[in-house]
Amino acid sequence: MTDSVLRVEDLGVSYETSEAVRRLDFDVKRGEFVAILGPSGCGKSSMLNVISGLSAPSRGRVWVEGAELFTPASTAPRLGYVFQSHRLLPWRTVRQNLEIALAASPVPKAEWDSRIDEILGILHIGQFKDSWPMRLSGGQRQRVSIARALVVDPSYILMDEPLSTLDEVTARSLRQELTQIVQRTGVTVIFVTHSIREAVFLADRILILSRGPARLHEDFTVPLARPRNYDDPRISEIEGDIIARVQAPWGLGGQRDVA
Ligand SMILES: Nc1ncnc2c1ncn2[C@@H]1O[C@H](COP(=O)(O)OP(=O)(O)OP(=O)(O)O)[C@@H](O)[C@H]1O
Repeated sequence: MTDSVLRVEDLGVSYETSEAVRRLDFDVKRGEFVAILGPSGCGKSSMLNVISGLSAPSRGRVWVEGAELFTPASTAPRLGYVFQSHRLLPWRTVRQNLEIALAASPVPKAEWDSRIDEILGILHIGQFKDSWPMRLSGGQRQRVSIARALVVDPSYILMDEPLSTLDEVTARSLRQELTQIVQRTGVTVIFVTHSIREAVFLADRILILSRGPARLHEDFTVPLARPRNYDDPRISEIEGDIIARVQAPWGLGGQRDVA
């Protein structure tokens, strides 16, 4: 038994006429922040569908907390999701949106109130507990969506480009906050992004995928201590280094067309 929260072995996803993921092997350790980078259409969503337990792979095996998914005895893993759009129910308050997630989790009802207060406090949105999502700014809604993912005490949180629709000032402050949340809660995060700079700032490790079908091009450990500063010139250096390395495998042809 290792401290792997997620283990993926020889994972492949094929559709009727195409292959989206080919022979992926990786693992994610407890408390790690792992970013996933890959060119558009390479197969990231296909891979996410498998590691979130939503759809079975065409080949290979997946374990969450040591329990294998997609066997007759498997139960759904306890995960948190944060998507590009917040996906909050507009006719439910912030608290009720979190309660819906809790109702689908094994967290005992007696703990709901204290968990909700704690998580909203960590995200600095306690004052919006009884607000309607429509009354919140885009950044505040995305904070609620992060709170909803955290409140169920997940094995890991899957974040699929969660900051890409926010303005840069809001995205910057949320990135900074995300690093603090991770530090305070020790949560494990798998974070899909198209921004190499964002991945370098946030992640302990970056899994760089190839063009489709997605294969693991490189398992890159970010050589920076924490806390990090988004304007640190070393982040630009590492970003430039990664861009240079993915140019050929991503077929960028010298274009800097990734954020
Ligand atoms: N349900 C499906 N049936 C058939 N082909 C599919 C299906 N889902 C995805 N594909 C194909 O698999 C390949 C990978 O798609 P996928 O959505 O996994 O990529 P992605 O990396 O998430 O893309 P993006 O970065 O644009 O979100 C694409 O060629 C896509 O057309």
